[in-house]
Amino acid sequence: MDPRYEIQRRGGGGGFSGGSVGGSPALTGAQSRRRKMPPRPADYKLQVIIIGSRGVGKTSLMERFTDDTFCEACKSTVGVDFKLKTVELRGKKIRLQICFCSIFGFITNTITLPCDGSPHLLAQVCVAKVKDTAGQERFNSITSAYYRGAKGIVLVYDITKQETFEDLPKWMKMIDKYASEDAELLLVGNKLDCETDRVITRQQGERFASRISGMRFCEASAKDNFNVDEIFMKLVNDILNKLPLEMPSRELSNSVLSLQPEPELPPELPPPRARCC
Ligand SMILES: Nc1nc2c(ncn2[C@@H]2O[C@H](COP(=O)(O)OP(=O)(O)OP(=O)(O)O)[C@@H](O)[C@H]2O)c(=O)[nH]1
Repeated sequence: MDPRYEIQRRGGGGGFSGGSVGGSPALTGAQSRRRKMPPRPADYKLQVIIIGSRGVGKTSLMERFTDDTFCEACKSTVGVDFKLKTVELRGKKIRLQICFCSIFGFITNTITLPCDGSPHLLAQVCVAKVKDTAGQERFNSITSAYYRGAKGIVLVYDITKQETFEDLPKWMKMIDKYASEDAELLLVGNKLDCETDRVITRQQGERFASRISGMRFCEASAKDNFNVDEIFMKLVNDILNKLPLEMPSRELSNSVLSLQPEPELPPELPPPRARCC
């Protein structure tokens, strides 16, 4: 189900189902007390994005984490979508908006990304594909909005597919260009359950991550539910470590296309780090 509809339902006034307010039966004392107690609001609302080439398991990792489901033969998604999940960590309630975009994955499989990761060329290809004259502008603004608001970025490759590993520098160029310098980065080698088909060693993944300042690395399996919660909890933990203690909760939009950039972080945070790959 589209999470936006879930939000609307939840926000729709507390769920008097099956009748008008006037026609509702009288509440018992306990029911009345329950309805007067709104859930504790989230202390933090954070955006995390999942990127990587087509078919690496972005959707699967996200669905495993948010719904504990796995689809063996999922259709490839083309577009931007997101899911919401609330987690508790270090006594804080954190509302996570996990976004995934398959436009980029879709394109990397059909063309070679330009060496400077230029979204303009990508946009032209996108425009040519969808025959949409306003497409390039929209594509650029979607691209930057998608990266800009992210406090954490999960970059995924498939340990059984060489080309998804070779695409990593191109994804890093997109991160360098569009993401906040303070975004936490985590490289994930997915499909660990396919050990017999492995073509990328763990050491190769580790080595790639070690060349990027602050990037963490792990291997996971969305299918076997191995390391999936850990990916997101680790990322959230690292993000929390960087946030000022009393940072107020901010409202996230219910629509990915209207994602707003987060305000600049206060100056007492560590200076941006240089990244290279
Ligand atoms: N064996 C195995 N298969 C996986 C795993 N994760 C995903 N898959 C499979 O890989 C295929 C692609 O998974 P998706 O989650 O759709 O990948 P994606 O990166 O979102 O793909 P796009 O939407 O095309 O960009 C699907 O058939 C999944 O069932 C995993 O951990 N192990």
